[in-house]
Amino acid sequence: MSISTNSELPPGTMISGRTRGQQYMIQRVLGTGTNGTVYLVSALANGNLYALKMGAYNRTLQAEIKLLFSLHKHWKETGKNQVNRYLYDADDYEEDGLIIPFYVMKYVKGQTLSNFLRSKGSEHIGKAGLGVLEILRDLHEADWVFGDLKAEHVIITDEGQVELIDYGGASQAGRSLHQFTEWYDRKFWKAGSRTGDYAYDLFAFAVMCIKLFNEPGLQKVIVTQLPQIRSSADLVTLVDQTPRLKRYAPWLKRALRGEFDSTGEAYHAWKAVSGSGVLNRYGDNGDPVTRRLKNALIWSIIILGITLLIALFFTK
Ligand SMILES: Nc1ncnc2c1ncn2[C@@H]1O[C@H](COP(=O)(O)OP(=O)(O)OP(=O)(O)O)[C@@H](O)[C@H]1O
Repeated sequence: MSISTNSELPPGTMISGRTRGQQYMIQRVLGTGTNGTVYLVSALANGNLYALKMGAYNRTLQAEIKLLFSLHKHWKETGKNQVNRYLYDADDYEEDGLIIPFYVMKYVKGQTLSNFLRSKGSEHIGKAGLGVLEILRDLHEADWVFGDLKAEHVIITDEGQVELIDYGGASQAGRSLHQFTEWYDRKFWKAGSRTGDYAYDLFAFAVMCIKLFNEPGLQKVIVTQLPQIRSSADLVTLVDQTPRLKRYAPWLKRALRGEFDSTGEAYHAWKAVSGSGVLNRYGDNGDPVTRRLKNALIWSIIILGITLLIALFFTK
């Protein structure tokens, strides 16, 4: 029997996979989405932290697991470095005679893109955006589409790395997208179909930028514009009305009009316009080793200065 589980499991609950035998201890709830609840868990096998998603409805979570398996298989076959990026385990466990499916993925610790920009400054959209486009480029080159791109699914980790979460909306190129968010959806803006292609994600990326910097404007268009005449031209107008997007306006318009030939091209165009590299692995402050060396150098100079002053004082 398979089921739906609606109540959250308390910290300390042990989850034992029936088929693969892995065991996880629940630490806390990370969040709840349409298809289930995501828990922070520690794996008994290695003590590492993971995010474990448990299905609210068996069928939808199974579809998500199937999709992730296929993406995982693809990464493994192509030797892409994302192989460990996401899926760690998938299984089900039994509780009170009920079979509950789950899958375990990389725990992405950090802040959402909106919070990151709020705390670091809006100009960081250049580097963060490039990080997102780099992931999209890899996915698209592998013939996959992310599908449900939005700022909430972009996490900037504590180390300054860009990660996407919720691959549940991913789909092979050419297939119909099954999970999307209205505002970001190309079809909602009558700018194309819901069949997955690279341009679908680039369109969503552009809407994400508009929403990040002009959410009231976007909301106004959605509320006041009649659905029959709503179009991507409304989004183009919004780009022009958003001063903080000025630098990116030509790029965003191309993405909204589906004018990029590939995500590789879009990536290079963004890189040129933002004048930035990807957020490096250790954020803006450089890697920890460089940071420590810099600090050591500064302290050495200070100590040397103080020593010289003392020496000067006593030689007088
Ligand atoms: N790999 C992860 N690492 C850390 N936190 C995660 C991870 N995956 C999901 N979360 C957290 O759990 C929440 C729920 O995720 P989930 O993917 O189920 O749904 P969602 O993306 O929020 O919503 P929906 O699926 O309805 O669009 C997320 O908002 C996020 O805060």
